[in-house]
Amino acid sequence: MSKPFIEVAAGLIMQPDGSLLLAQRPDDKPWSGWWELPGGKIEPGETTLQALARELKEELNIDVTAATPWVTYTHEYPKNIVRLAFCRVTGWEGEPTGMEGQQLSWVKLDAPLSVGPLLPATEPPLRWIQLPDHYLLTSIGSSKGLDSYLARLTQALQNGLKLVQFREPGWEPESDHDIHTAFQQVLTLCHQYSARCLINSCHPETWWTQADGVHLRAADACELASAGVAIKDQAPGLLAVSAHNANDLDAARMLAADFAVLGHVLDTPSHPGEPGIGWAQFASLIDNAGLPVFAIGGQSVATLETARQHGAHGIAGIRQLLT
Ligand SMILES: Nc1nc2c([nH]c(=O)n2[C@H]2C[C@H](O)[C@@H](COP(=O)(O)OP(=O)(O)OP(=O)(O)O)O2)c(=O)[nH]1
Repeated sequence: MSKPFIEVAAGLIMQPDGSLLLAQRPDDKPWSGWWELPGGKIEPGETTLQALARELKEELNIDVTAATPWVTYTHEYPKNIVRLAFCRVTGWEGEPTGMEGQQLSWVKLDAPLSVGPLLPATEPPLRWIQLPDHYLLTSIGSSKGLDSYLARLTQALQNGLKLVQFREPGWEPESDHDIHTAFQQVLTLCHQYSARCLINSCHPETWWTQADGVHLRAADACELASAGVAIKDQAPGLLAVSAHNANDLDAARMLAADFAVLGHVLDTPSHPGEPGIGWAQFASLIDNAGLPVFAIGGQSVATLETARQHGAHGIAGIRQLLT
């Protein structure tokens, strides 16, 4: 007999200092005593955000004033399959109160287990939410442009940039030594500002372990996923995947990537004559991605809010994020 399938909305309610609200499951429910994100089952006819607002009123007596969809993630438990629509809650009125007698706790994301065991499906979002919301891809082009690029990158790092991808497929044909030196300089600079630098899979595999993770091109991700390669065990650090369609997102999920980058969403100078997929298509594609997704293509600080309203974790880009 097939297992029951339930759909749940759960909220990541965060304070400005980064602490997150967890609730302990009450005695009368399965998994009682385990900790979870506040929320509950989506009732027929409700949207995710409506269900979330109702559950948070019932469970915590707060009124949600601002929330956006985020990652939807499916987990199979021994007795059922749960599809969790995690949402970010950025505005609410009232003081969260355990209306069902449940314990509440504001936890630091680097030590969520200080309260006790988390439901298995609650662990991944606590890891994902710590990803920065801006992801810069380099486009230096040649050793000639390196010094001025490093100056602009320094400025962006000083302004708070925390995640960079070294990606130079079009590096002018000079010696490999030049491009490797550029990679090392970018990496060192990122580390000076406690930022992470991933390397694109177009660069030699021998460099991958030097970086803070690998960003796979879509074709590479699909090839590794269909070959069943456990790339995450081989390459330490973060694993990211470029995606253009549902198939690429499936590959990212099969490889247990930490995040994907989907686009291009809006028209962009890097794809002249190729219209973007638009926000509606972006939102529909990531609905079952099961991991955080950055929007790419025509993105800037001005599009971050729109990206979030369509379920993006954050924005990725080459030019406009270099500020
Ligand atoms: N709210 C919430 N549920 C989670 C999380 N992680 C996780 O696996 N779940 C699972 C546990 C349950 O199987 C399901 C939530 O169902 P529930 O029984 O708590 O829902 P509910 O509040 O609507 O309860 P009820 O009306 O049926 O009593 O989702 C999480 O972080 N938050």
